[in-house]
Amino acid sequence: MKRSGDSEGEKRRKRRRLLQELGDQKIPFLAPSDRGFQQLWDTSYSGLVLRKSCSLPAELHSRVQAALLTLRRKGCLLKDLVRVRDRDVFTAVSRALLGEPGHTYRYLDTRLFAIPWHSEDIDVKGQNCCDPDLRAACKALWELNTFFCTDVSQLKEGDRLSQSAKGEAEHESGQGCSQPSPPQVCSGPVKFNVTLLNYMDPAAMSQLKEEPYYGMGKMAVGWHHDENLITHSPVAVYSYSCHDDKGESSEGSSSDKACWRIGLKVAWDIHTPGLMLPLESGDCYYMRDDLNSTHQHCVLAGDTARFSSTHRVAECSSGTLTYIQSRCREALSNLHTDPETGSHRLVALLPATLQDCEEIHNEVEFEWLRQYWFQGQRYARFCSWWTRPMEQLEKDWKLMETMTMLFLAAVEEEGQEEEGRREMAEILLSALTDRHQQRQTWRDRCHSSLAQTLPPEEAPVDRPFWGVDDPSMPLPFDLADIINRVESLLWR
Ligand SMILES: O=C(O)CCC(=O)C(=O)O
Ligand SMILES: [Fe+2]
Repeated sequence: MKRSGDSEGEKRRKRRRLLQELGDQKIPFLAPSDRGFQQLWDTSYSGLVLRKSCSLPAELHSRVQAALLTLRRKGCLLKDLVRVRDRDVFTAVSRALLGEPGHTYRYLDTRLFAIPWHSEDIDVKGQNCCDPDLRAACKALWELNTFFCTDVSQLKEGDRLSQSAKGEAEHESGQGCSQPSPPQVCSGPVKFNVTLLNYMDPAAMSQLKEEPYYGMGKMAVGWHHDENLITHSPVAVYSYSCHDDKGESSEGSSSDKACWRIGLKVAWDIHTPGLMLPLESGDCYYMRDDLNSTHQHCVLAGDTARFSSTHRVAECSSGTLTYIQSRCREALSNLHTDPETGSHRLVALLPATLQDCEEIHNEVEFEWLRQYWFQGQRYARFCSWWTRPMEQLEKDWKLMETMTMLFLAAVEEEGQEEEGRREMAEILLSALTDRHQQRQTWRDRCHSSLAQTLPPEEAPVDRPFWGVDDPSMPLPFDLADIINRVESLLWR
């Protein structure tokens, strides 16, 4: 599967080398009460911006917070069964993706399908994919998204200093909001297209990992870069610490409760001190410029339950419903259906065309259908937006099974010119081998021991799946025999 940057093996080696160099020592980190905190921020973490709670409109806070509580009450926030270094693990935080209709966000070999923002009024489009409460909640997060788009786009160098930390730096350097602003660093208006929501109640967690390098405390989310973003695009985060879902308020006695913090570090660097930024409920922070790629961040758990809404510019060139639908159209344009008899034939047998079709077949099966069903009924339960499109993609995919069958028949046909046949057989073999392996991987993921622990409505579904003698399917699910047949053609 696709991965960017260093390979896992390289990362492991790098990590081991750094840990060796470090021995038992911890790397220092600075928090706001430490001397030099502001200077460290300005020199080594300048892409980080804190927006204190008071700089957002009060009613936006209350709508967003109500929305997050609604999503929790409805059970929309779920742990993801992701893959880390070829192993299945549940995320410690519960999550949901909201965003532009038809958008998806891929992280840790998992494609999340966005519940649409529902930004328009219900009557306008007659949307009835989910109930009014959920729709209102989605809309509130869309409003927050709009606020962030504007705010991050307008943020100028000058503001950056005045917004950061408690304002000490402001007094020292004499900079305030009225200062003329140097040119904007961020190019063009920012359009966040998804938000990944996170929720965790530390009281419900049996054990959280200790932050290993700096000794920053318990982590809710370990050190990472955010994946699958447009290069150098910003990330905006809203942080809401609340009471747990049993209604035990923490607000009164907040002084003796540990607060939530984020940790930042320069990637692969054990010499620059880390930065720890405490967040009060309603505070927001932005990671701008290349901060996400040059630095890693983690989330350090406080004592109370907490939500965050993390707004991103997801790299969606192959991640939207419109994209995959047009890919399917491209593949299916090579299939001719006789209007009288309903029988099928391939339009062209050009190797490049066949290869495209088989690649699209694998893409729709593994990046869309299996990703979707692996996450069980969780999408359809809250909002039916994806139900129809997924049915249609499955129909298209099934026609592609027919196309593969016709392709196989053409390759096996006697009296073919030898060179042409060989080239076709090689293309088919490589697509089928890939398909066979990926089907196995998804079967394993669906039947893993962790998957078994999920309640039926969240349990992974291995779909599409069909039995050996399903008359409606043109090819078997298990491709081992066919792969052998094509291989033996190549050996002749
Ligand atoms: O909760 C936060 O503040 C950030 C969470 C985060 O890093 C993520 O979801 O990628
Ligand atoms: Fe992150």
